[in-house]
Amino acid sequence: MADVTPEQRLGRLRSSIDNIDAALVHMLAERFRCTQEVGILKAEHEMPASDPARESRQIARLRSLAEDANLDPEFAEKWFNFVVAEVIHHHTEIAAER
Ligand SMILES: O=C(O)C(=O)C[C@]1(C(=O)O)C=C[C@@H](O)C=C1
Repeated sequence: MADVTPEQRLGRLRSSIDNIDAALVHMLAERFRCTQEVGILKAEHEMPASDPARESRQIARLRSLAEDANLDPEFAEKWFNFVVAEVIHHHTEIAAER
């Protein structure tokens, strides 16, 4: 790789980062599409917006996956809680609109 300049290496790495960011956006959009349906189902059947027991199981699973993948489990949990807070906000709005 002696003929590759630092600028070229940076450009290649940034290109991969851009692909990964695009994949993350698409995966998040898909997740929110699913949770939108969950929100409608829950509102239709007067089920609570949040399910703390389910969240505990998800967090335990994600922390274990993060450890195996060499990702900080604290970060994985923070990311999950951030996403779920938004989902619960959406669920609450859907229920209020009915
Ligand atoms: O599985 C559910 O019951 C959901 O509403 C989805 C979800 C999630 O985003 O994963 C969100 C809120 C709940 O507290 C648990 C999980």
